[in-house]
Amino acid sequence: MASHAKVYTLDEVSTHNSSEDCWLVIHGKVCARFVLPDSVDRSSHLSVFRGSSKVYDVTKFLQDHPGGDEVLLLATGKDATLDFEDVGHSTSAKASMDEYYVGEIDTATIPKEVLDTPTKQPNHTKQPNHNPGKTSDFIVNILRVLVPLLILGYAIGVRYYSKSA
Ligand code: HEM
Repeated sequence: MASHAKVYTLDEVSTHNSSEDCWLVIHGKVCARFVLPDSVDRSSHLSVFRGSSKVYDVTKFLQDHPGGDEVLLLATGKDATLDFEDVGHSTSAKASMDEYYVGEIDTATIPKEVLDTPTKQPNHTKQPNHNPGKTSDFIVNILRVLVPLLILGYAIGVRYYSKSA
């Protein structure tokens, strides 16, 4: 299918970025997941994806996408391969992509920073974060109660012992 496929630039694909018209750029047949340490230059490894990313019109799929339409809309206008792979889509999800295939992307039109930036997930898909500010607030509140109680206890103790002496 790729030999006669229409080739789009990222600018062209980026215009399809609404819930009425939503196109994505994703590598078509990702078989392996590349987990790269931070020390590795990701751009050189991401060239694996360059030259073979495909364009998908997922407009009709938006409402049925198990991950929601919001994540798909957030993944427009860029190479969404990393976002797609990060989720760990099943083999059947990957197989169903063919249904939405509309052409190839001219990968020379994808700037490195667009290629290399995973989309921030919307709030409902985020894991709860550790919040150091909240922890220190909690300690301060405990101390606010504990310190006056200690002073009161000390005062009562002094009074009791001075009376009995
Ligand atoms: C043509 C493109 C896509 C297709 C056909 C597709 C299909 C699917 C399917 C079938 C599932 C159910 C789980 C599975 O079988 O793996 C799923 C889940 C999901 N997808 Fe996609 N997806 C596409 C693109 C994307 C993109 C670009 C993102 C971007 C972040 C995304 C995010 C998610 C999320 C967050 C879930 C939910 C995972 C969970 O709750 O475990 N998908 N997708």
